[in-house]
Formats: sequence, structure tokens, C-alpha cells
Amino acid sequence: MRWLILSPVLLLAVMLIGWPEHALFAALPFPLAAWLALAFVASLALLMRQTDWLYWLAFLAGHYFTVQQGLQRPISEPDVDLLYSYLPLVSALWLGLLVLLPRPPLLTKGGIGLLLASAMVPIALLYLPLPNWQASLPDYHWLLQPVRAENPLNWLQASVLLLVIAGWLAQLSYRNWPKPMLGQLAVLLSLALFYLWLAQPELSGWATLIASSCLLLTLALQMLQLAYIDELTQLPQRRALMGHLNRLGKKSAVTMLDVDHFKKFNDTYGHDVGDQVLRLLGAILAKQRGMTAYRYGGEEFTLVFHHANPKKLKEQLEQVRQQVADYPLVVRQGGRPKDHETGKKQRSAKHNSGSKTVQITISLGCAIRQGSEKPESLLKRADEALYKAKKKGRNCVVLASS
Ligand SMILES: Nc1nc2c(ncn2[C@@H]2O[C@H](COP(=O)(O)OP(=O)(O)OP(=O)(O)O)[C@@H](O)[C@H]2O)c(=O)[nH]1
Repeated sequence: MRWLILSPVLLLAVMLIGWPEHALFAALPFPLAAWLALAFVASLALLMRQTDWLYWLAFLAGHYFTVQQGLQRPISEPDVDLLYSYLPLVSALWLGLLVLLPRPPLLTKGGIGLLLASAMVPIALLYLPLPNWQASLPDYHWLLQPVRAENPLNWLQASVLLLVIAGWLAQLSYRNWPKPMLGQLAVLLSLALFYLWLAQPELSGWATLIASSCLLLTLALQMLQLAYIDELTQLPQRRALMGHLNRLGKKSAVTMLDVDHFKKFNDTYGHDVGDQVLRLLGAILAKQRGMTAYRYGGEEFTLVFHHANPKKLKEQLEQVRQQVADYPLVVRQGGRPKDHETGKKQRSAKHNSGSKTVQITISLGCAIRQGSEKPESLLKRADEALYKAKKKGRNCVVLASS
């Protein structure tokens, strides 16, 4: 789903490569479209308290203003050519810095300073003595030669852009492709398309519109995540479960499962180790095939099945129970290590005294849907079956009788 964030910018790339003469590029959908898109996404980001995005939107606004003021004349004019030489470099470096630097909260001195700086960095290029700077460079250098004859993007600009994009991709894969970084990458890619197809009329407006759409999609997915995904286990939570249960087919089943003696576990090892266990259990459940796992709340989880075969259900649930019971959990005792090095030592074989391997078990209660039984009643029967499993001695599966 997260890849949806890049879809507007990929669509723009396909259009530019396949249909560069398309009438779409002759004009924006309506005058001021790019400004309105920026304002709309900024208002939403404010409303949703995702103010980090305002730095990016401020940069896009400053960039669009600079292009409107300074790049709407033939590239053969020396000051236009110079502005074009510096804008991609400055954009790539500033956006790279925005990712790397810690971003202060918006309503602080640092936050307001960063917001103004993000808008002013591209605009400053309109007023800086670029010709003097250029005069100090050697007359001819291969780094300043264009990459493509029909486009003045030079090797230096292209290398910095590529370096920033490559750094971004490396960070993305290292951090497991988080949504905000995909949104930031989409902004950079939109601008890169504008620099590569500079001669296209209205492309700066389209690039701003597309970058705003990517940020809008990122915001929407972030909100979905907040509303439907449990932060600790990364499983969908109760609100998502209720949505699923309301769409349930006639042949289906629901299982409630619960960690055994979890209170004692928390009391023995501490709440943070208890959290590690829930996270791990979430990962084990998410990997199961043929069922959808939810965190119901606390140490309770729910599994939803789209079949009503008791024998198969019992087999599948026994498998889950066994997998959890067999999983060796290495827990760190005596709190978290003070630093990375101590943590590394503690995890190594020679210095294993701070860790202990423990096991947990789960009890499961399953109910098969009867006719058009209501979700609440189905859940209640699964919960009763879970209660029976606890009474039976825990670490077992009980199927509710029909
Ligand atoms: N670490 C951690 N503990 C949680 C979380 N949510 C609930 N718990 C704990 O889960 C424990 C549940 O305890 P009980 O309902 O008494 O159940 P139990 O000890 O597992 O006993 P049985 O279910 O009868 O086997 C409580 O101690 C809660 O504090 C959580 O997000 N993290």
C-alpha cells in the first residue's frame, strides 16, 4: 500500500517519457492550481498535527516562486542559465539536509526558523550574485558540460542529484521503507523530473502539483496507520477487526487468543520485556497463512478465518500454539544496556550473563459462524471458548460447540 505514495510521480515520469507532446503539459488544470494544492495540503497537515510536512511544503512554495520569477525566460539568457545551474544543486542539498537534520517542532524558534529558511533557500538564488560566483569557476570543466545536448542539466548537478537520491534509497532500505521517507523521495523525484524536462511548458506547476499529491497520499496513509494499526505490534487493531467482522462471509470463524500468565511474566521480567514479547507474538501471528491477525487489546489477539472446517481450524490453531510454545525468547535482564557497545557485548556468546531464554504459551478459543450470526455474538462465543481453554489448564485450543 505504501508504494501508492510514489504513483503520481511515476505517472508523471511515464507521461513525460511516452507522451511529451501531450496537451496536458500545455496548461495546468486551472490557474493557481499549484498554489492551491500547496495551501490545501498544508492546511490538512496542520489539522492532522503532522507539521513536519510544512517544511517540505514551504520549500516547494519557495521553489515554485523562484521558477515563476526567474526561469520563465529563454535559457539562453545568462542569468536564467545561471539560476538553472544552481537551483537543482541547492534543492538536492537542502532536501537532503531536511532528511538528515533533526527537525524541531514547528511552534518553536528553531521550527519557525527552519520553515522560513526552507522557503527562502531557493528564493535567495534570485538575489545572490551568481554571475560573480560563476566568474570564479574555471571557464571549461567537464563537470559543467550538459549531460544531454537538449537539456542544460550538467554533470555536477546530475551527480549531486543522483548522490542525494542514492543516499535516500540506501536510508529507505536500511529503515525498511517508512512512509514519510517515501513521501520525501517523491518530492525530490518530482523536482528531478522538472529539471530533466525543463523545456516543457508548465512543468514546474505540474511538478509542484504532483509533489503535493504525493504528500497528500502520505498524509492519508499516515492517518490510516494511526487509526487502524497498533503501534506496538504493527498488527491491525480492534477498529479494523470490527470492519472485517461486518463484512464476514457465512463460512468463517473467529479465534480469541491470550498469553498465559502474562501478569506474572510482566511482574518477573518488567513491562518493557512484556512489550518485547507482545511485539514478537505479533510478528509470529502476522506471518501465519490462511488467517488475518488483529491485536484485540492488551495481551489478547484475534484471528479471522474464511472457512468453517472444524478439523482444518483445529490443525491451523494447534500449529500456531505449538510455534509460540517452541519459540525461544531471549530477554535482556537488568534493563536496557547503556550504549550500543555494551548491548553488543551482552548479546555475544561470551558475555551472555545479562540475557535469559524464556518461553511463553498461549490459549486459544475458536467459534465458527452460525448462519448469519452477528459479529458481537461470534466474538462472545470465541471469548467463552478461550475462557474454557484457560480453565482446562492453558496452552491449548478449544472449539466452541455450535
Ligand atoms: N507489557 C505489557 N503488558 C500488558 C499490555 N497490555 C496488557 N498487559 C498486561 O497483561 C496482563 C494481563 O493480566 P491478566 O488479565 O490477569 O491475565 P494473565 O496474567 O495473562 O492470566 P491468564 O490470562 O489467566 O493466563 C496485565 O498485567 C496487564 O498489565 C501491554 O501492552 N504491554
